[in-house]
Amino acid sequence: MTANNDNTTWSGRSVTCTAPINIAVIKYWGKRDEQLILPTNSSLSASLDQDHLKSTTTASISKEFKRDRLWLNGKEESIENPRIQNCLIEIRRRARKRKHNDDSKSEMLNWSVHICSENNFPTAAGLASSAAGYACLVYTLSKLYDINGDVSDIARRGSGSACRSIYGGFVQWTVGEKKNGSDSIAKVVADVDHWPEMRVLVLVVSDQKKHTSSTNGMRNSVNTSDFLRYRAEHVVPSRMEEMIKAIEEKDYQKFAELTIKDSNQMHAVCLDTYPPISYMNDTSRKIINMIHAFNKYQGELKVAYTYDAGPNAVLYLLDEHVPDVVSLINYYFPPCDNIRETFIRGLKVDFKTDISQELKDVVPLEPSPGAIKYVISTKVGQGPQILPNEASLLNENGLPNKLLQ
Ligand SMILES: Nc1ncnc2c1ncn2[C@@H]1O[C@H](COP(=O)(O)OP(=O)(O)OP(=O)(O)O)[C@@H](O)[C@H]1O
Ligand SMILES: C[C@@](O)(CCOP(=O)(O)OP(=O)(O)O)CC(=O)O
Repeated sequence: MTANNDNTTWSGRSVTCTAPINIAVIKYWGKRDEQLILPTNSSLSASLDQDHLKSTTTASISKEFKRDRLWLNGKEESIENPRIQNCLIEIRRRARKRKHNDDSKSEMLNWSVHICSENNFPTAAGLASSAAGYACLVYTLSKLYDINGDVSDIARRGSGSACRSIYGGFVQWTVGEKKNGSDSIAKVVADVDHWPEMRVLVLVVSDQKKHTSSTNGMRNSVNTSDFLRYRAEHVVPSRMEEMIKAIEEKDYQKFAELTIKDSNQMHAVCLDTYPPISYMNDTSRKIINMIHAFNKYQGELKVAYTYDAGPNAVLYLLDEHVPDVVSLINYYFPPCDNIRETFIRGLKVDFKTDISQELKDVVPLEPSPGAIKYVISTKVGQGPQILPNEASLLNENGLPNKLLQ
C-alpha cells in the first residue's frame, strides 16, 4: 500500500490515531447489562494529557489482506477477543448503514482489517489501559470507515470506562434508561481549557497486573453487595449533579471532597463484596493518611486522591500546590538511589526533598523508601487525535513496524 494524502490507495486505506486514559472522580463500578456494558450508575472522569499516557492505534484495510488481524504491544493477539469483536461488528454495521455513493468505498467494507496498537505505559496494571485502548480502537476504526457522530457507545462495548476517553476535558458517562443502551453515552461536561490550573499526579505504587480484573470484581460486587445498590440509587445521582456544578464553578473544595468520598465509597463497595476485594495495599493507605494530615495542616483541601482497581493513587490538585505536594511525596516516599533522576516524570521545576518540622509533627508516618516506583505529573488533556501517515504502526504490507520476539 502506498498511501496518498487522504490515506487512500488503489488497494487500501490506513488511519492512525491516539487516545487518552481517563481517571474517574465519580466511579463506574457495576453493570446492569454485561453484554452491552451498561452501568448501574453514571460516572465522571477527566481525560489526561497524552504526553505520558496514551494508546496509539493504526487500522488498515486492503484487498490483499486475507483475514482480520490484531497486534497489541508488539505481539499478535487473537482478534476473536469478544470485546474487540463487539466493537468491530458494530463499527462495520454502522459503516454499512451509511449510504455510499462511491462504489469503491462500499467495496472496502468487505476487506479484512489489520489493527496494530501500543500503549506508552504498562498494560492491565490499573492505569486505565483498556479505556485508552478501546477508545483508540473505536475512534481509529470510525475514521477509517468514515463514520460521523458520537461513537462513545461503541467504545463502551469494548470497556465501559473507554466511552469517556472518546472526548477530552471532563466527561460524564450517563447511566441511561434504555434497554439497548443508546442513551448510555459519554458527554463533555467541560472542555480541556475550562480549568487550566488543574493538575494530576499519578503515583505508581505497582505496575504489575492486578489480581482481580475490574470486570470480575464489579461482577462479584453486583451479585453480592447491597451497598452497591444503595450507592447507585441514593448516592451517585445527587453526587453527579454536585460534581458537575463544582467543575462548572471551578470550586476546588467541593471537587476534592467529592472525589475523595467517591473513591472511598467505591472501595467500600469492594470490601462489602463477598468474598471481599481489596485493591489498595499498605502504601495506598499511607498515601491516604498523608494527604488527610496535609490537608488538615493546610486548613483546607489542597489535594484530592482517587484509586481505581489497583494500589496506584491519582492526585487531583491545583498547579500552585504541586511543589509542596511533590516535596511531601519525596520526603515520605523517597526513591531508591538508582531512579532518583526519573522518579518525578513530566515536571520541569525543581522541588524540595524535605518538609518543615511542623508538618512532620502532624503527619503520622515514617518515610517508606522505594514504596512509590515513580510519579507522573500531568494535566487534563484532549480527546483522541488523528496522526499523519508517517506515524503508522503498520508498514506497506500491513505488518507491524516493530514486533517483539
Ligand atoms: N491499546 C490497546 N488496544 C486494544 N486493547 C487494549 C489496549 N490496551 C489494553 N487493551 C485491553 O485491555 C486489557 C487490560 O484491561 P484491564 O481492565 O485489565 O486493565 P487496565 O485498563 O489497565 O485497568 P483498569 O481498567 O482497572 O484501570 C488488555 O488485556 C487488552 O485486552
Ligand atoms: C475502577 C474503574 O476504573 C472501573 C473501570 O472499569 P472498566 O471500564 O475497566 O471495566 P469493564 O467495563 O468491565 O471493562 C472506575 C472508573 O474508571 O470509573
